[in-house]
Amino acid sequence: MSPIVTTAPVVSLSGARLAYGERVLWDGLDLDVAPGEFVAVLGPNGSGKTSLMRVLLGLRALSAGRVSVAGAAPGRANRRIGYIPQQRALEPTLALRGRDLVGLGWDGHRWGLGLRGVRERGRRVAEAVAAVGAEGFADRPVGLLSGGEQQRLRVAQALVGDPAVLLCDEPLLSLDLAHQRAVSDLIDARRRSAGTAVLFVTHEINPVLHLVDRVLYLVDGRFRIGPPAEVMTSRTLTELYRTDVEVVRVRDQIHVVGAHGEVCEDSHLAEH
Ligand SMILES: Nc1ncnc2c1ncn2[C@@H]1O[C@H](COP(=O)(O)OP(=O)(O)OP(=O)(O)O)[C@@H](O)[C@H]1O
Repeated sequence: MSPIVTTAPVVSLSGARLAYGERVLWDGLDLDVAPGEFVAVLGPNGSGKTSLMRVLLGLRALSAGRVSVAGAAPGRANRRIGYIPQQRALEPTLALRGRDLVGLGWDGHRWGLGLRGVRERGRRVAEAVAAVGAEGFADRPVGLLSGGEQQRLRVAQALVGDPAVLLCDEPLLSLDLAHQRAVSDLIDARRRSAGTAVLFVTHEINPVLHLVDRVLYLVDGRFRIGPPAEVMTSRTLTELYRTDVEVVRVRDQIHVVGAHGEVCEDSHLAEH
């Protein structure tokens, strides 16, 4: 069920346009994300999903329009943002323990130095490590951990500072099914208990479909925003992709069938 919008949006885009030279990724994008809302960002490769995350992080300026995060310009809001980047393996030689990686998400947040601050930091980091079930490997060098173990620590790092908004760029990649479930449950619990808004870039909507309030679906400069039942339909995706697309619902899963009859593994068209 969608949360009722009674408070100011955590993320607000209005008339937003992003272009690289002649190439317009999106234009006229209006999106207000409420506290606790879960927005899935879908679309084929190169449609501008990661670029949207970069705008919200203040790493990229809009070509036109306005954006605010937690009531501030993106760069100023960084302490209110938790970010789980697209998975990249960490250097095997990186001399950083898992626990230290999580601690980086807390540093600069509050309390400063002093015994009280150090204790508070240690407590928060331990809580975040436990929340992702990483106690067993949090004291090992991160570079030697598996991709899934590193990813769980990144989730802990993103959550340790109690962010107002969580930006996730394909956070479930490289996780096995049990840990996909554990990580999505954790994100869900956080938005329910703390009102953290979630923007979740994914190629595969099914693992999070039960959490999704709205979908932002980007295709080749066009986009649609709405609940999954409105956006994930044959009609809407055919309009967006400008080619025949059929959306097939199997039990509680959504599959997208492309113009040539192929059923894509994930919920967007791999080729169109
Ligand atoms: N700094 C840049 N200058 C020019 N073009 C760029 C720049 N950054 C990204 N692009 C282009 O913008 C497009 C969108 O990239 P983006 O990474 O946002 O896509 P995406 O939807 O996240 O794709 P994927 O699903 O493959 O991760 C791509 O074609 C990319 O090559």
